[in-house]
Amino acid sequence: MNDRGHAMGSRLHTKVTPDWHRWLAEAVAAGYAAPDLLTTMKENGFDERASRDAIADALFGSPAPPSNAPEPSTFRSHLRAGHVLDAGDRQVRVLVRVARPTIAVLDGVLDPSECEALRALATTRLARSQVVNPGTGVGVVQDIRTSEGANFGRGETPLIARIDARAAAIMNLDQEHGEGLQAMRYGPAAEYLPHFDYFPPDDPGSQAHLRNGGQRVSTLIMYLNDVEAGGETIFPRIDFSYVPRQGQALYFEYNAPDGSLDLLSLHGGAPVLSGEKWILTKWMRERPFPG
Ligand SMILES: O=C(O)CCC(=O)C(=O)O
Ligand SMILES: [Fe+2]
Repeated sequence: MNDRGHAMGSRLHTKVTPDWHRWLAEAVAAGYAAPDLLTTMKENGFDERASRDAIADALFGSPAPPSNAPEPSTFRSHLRAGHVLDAGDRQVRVLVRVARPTIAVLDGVLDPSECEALRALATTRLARSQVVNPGTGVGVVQDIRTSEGANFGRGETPLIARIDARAAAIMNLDQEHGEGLQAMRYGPAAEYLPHFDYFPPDDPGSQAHLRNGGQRVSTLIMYLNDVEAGGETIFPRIDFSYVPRQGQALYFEYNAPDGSLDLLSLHGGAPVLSGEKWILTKWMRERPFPG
């Protein structure tokens, strides 16, 4: 099979065809080891990740039948590779990555003194958090979100400007793609039920947002304190739960590999069981916009 489909300079194959799955199964039965199989697949133009997945399936059984779905589109995550991300004025460590939806847990995003200053700043303008009414696009107070929030214009204070710039560097988009930072405080029992951060494309209320800056593409939730109990950020469809830790951040995106909005990005804030929870959130849009 060494002459199959390896066109120099073209994109690597990310879809392993049924005949290659059969070839892998036979090679495993004949006693070939994983490193040799990987070499052969790479020589034949297969992407490293797709090859490793297919070899694991041949060795240990496939968790799902090989799919006939089309090859992933050219969609690429904005999140950079590597264990350390350049956030402009500091380096941020990646603690955890999840492939689908794209999630990263980041350490060292904010200093304790910055968290304290941001909480103090937000306290001066806390109001009951709103969610966007799907019919009108106007913010309304609703029970799915029982936190209190404070919005900041881009660059509103020197501290806010510094965090705007840091968030944009982490999220790998210009600051002009960013909505103003939003601080939120959850008291005991407060929660944010599971939701999507993107604007539902078919809701009439989304249209004004979509015209101004386009769809949201990514979220950076920065944690301004440790929570005594509860208050995890949860992704129920992938059984993922993040425990708030002061100075850390949770980054995620809402595009599936085929470029569609990813239903697996459903997430929420679990009820605070004890103490308070403070977060600061940055949302990024597809296009630059006035803010
Ligand atoms: O409170 C959390 O952990 C989640 C917040 C959130 O999902 C949001 O603000 O959009
Ligand atoms: Fe959210």
